[in-house]
Amino acid sequence: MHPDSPRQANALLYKAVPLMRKMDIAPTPYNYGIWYEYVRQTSPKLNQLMDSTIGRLGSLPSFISKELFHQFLVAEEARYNSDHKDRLEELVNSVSTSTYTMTESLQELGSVIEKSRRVLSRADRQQHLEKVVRYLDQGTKKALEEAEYFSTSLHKVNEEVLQLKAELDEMKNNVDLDPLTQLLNQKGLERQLYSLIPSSEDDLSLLILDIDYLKEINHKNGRRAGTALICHISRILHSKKLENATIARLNGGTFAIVLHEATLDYAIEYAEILRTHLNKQRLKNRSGEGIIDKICVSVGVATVIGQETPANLIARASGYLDNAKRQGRNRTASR
Ligand SMILES: Nc1nc2c(ncn2[C@@H]2O[C@H](COP(=O)(O)OP(=O)(O)OP(=O)(O)O)[C@@H](O)[C@H]2O)c(=O)[nH]1
Repeated sequence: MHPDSPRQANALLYKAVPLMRKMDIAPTPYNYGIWYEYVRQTSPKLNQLMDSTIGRLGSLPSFISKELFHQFLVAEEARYNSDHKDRLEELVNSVSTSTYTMTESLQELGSVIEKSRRVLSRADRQQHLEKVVRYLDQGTKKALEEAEYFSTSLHKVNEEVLQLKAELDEMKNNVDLDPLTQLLNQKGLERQLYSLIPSSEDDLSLLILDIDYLKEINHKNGRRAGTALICHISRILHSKKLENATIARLNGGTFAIVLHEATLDYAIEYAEILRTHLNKQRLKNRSGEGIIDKICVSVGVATVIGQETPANLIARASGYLDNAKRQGRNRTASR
């Protein structure tokens, strides 16, 4: 949905609301959204579907407007979240209902206790005591049943909440991952840097490493070979990974490595170890023939300065990488 100016939005609502009234459409957010789009006439398909439904059924039932709302007005990513939101709302409603029932049952038990106290205060016969025992027996049994029911439903809600949490965590992880290498992507890297920079004391270093002449490699050996090279390098970087280091693939043949507690000198030394190790590696095809006999990469290294932003740190390391490329490639630069 594109934002309209307040004046345009008002004008559209003036058109939409009388139509909704005429057709006895409930004033829900889904209905407002759908009818707003209807009078806005930006999606002929939506108008056609609404017209044909009204033609057949005489109105637009809520469950259909909800479906149309998701189909036409909500982006796929947002829809995913709204599904989770719907489930959470259901859970909250269910907890609220059982809490209400439990509260009522505790109040009933409270009045049973009150009644028992009153009878006991003037009890002078066996009969009175038996009466109190009966009250307490019935009252506590009922409260116990309700408590058991409450506890079971709370367990169910808790299971559902854990399931939702796992789904949300997985979604978040997938958003941060590069599908080709399963390393972090640029967004994941930035997220990591945001959490690490505040606690680093000028000893967080970033390496940006880029395959040299990947375009030419693609051209000469086919794009598949180029992609196999990207995957091969990602495995090598993983096998040479330092403890606590984070590896990401930013795009094409560009990787990033975050080194914790690494001074600039240490990070440069590590970059050179990686680069010379890669120089000794080959890429072979399935039948064992060499496609690339020497893997060459250029590396830019930067160490965080003060409370530098992640974007700034990445930009500095990328600038040094450009210097390494300009100086002839297959080298490391840190200035
Ligand atoms: N095989 C393959 N190629 C990719 C992939 N993603 C991007 N590329 C290509 O990788 C190439 C990267 O080229 P550049 O980084 O601009 O330049 P380069 O040829 O590597 O040269 P230098 O970096 O200057 O040494 C582009 O042609 C992209 O189309 C991928 O997943 N697989």
